[in-house]
Amino acid sequence: MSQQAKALSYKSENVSWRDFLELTKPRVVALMILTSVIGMLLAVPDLPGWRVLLFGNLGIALLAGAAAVVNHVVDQKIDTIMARTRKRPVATGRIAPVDALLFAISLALGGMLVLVWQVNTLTAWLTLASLVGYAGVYTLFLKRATPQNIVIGGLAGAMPPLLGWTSVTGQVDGHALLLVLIIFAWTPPHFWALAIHRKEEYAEAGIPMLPVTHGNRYTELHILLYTLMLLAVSLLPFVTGMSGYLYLAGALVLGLRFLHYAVRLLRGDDRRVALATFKYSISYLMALFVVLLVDHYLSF
Ligand code: HEM
Ligand SMILES: CC(C)=CCC/C(C)=C/CC/C(C)=C/COP(=O)(O)OP(=O)(O)O
Repeated sequence: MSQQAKALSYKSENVSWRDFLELTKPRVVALMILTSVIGMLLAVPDLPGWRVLLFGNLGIALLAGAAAVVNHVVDQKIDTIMARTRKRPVATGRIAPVDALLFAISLALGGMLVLVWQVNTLTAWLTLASLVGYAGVYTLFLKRATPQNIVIGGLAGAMPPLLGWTSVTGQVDGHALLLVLIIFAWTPPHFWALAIHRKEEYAEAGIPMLPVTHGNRYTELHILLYTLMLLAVSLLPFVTGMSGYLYLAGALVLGLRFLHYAVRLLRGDDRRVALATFKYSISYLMALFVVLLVDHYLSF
């Protein structure tokens, strides 16, 4: 059977558990869970209880994974066009869309049950809203509608530190919103760097990503502006007294390095620098949250 015919088939074929795991975008969800764990640990002076750490993160991971599975189903057609996504389990037809949807529903139901019964309803509803924001608003609508798709859609992906925080305290806190704001400002440089590297594929798939609609230079300028905003926003935990000097030093070093990438990108318009910037964005976010945590326990 041709790959296109297989992709339209209603039966999963030669499927392994690894394909189902791939549908959940495990590495993306892992970084989200790092931010939600740290949101939980920052919410209280000591340690939160093991129950909330275990069930809060489990529930958030299950719902984020479910959102990612829906993304594979909705994007089945465009995923077959782009080289980066062509081998995905739904795009190749190894997993039939109906099976993927049943998987997504099971994950989402499991996640909601865990959050409602073991954590709190505020966290359950906020996490469900994030799922709808990414799988429904971003994937179904914004992605194909506007080059600002990832700016607006980025809010869903930025929610995990708040979800971690509300899991522990049961209420929305200004400090948790600062962490959301950091990821919100980080998302455009994170994604647009990759979009420059993969511009031709997005153009072929007819997806209006910023480099496709407005060109590389315009995108690079916006990466630089968002990186400057990210640097400013990343200092707010120090400015508001939430974090200390250790965090300030870490945020400055990490942020200035990000800025260096953004300037190099604008100067050189080089695909390899774009890919390096994308990769650095991931290390940046991971390191920034680890520094927040270390500062929380060793603050001076
Ligand atoms: C709307 C918001 C976002 C968009 C459009 C976006 C887009 C992307 C894309 C297209 C990739 C490449 C995936 C691949 O290689 O197949 C990627 C990778 C990645 N993203 Fe994002 N991202 C967003 C938000 C986030 C958030 C909030 C996080 C975590 C907090 C995150 C963490 C990652 C990680 C860890 C990878 C590397 C995955 C891997 O190595 O397989 N992203 N992102
Ligand atoms: C409940 C909760 C916290 C939900 C968050 C959901 C989630 C997994 C967001 C991931 C963000 C992401 C990888 C976007 C890329 O999508 P894309 O379709 O543009 O990229 P692709 O082409 O690689 O699929």
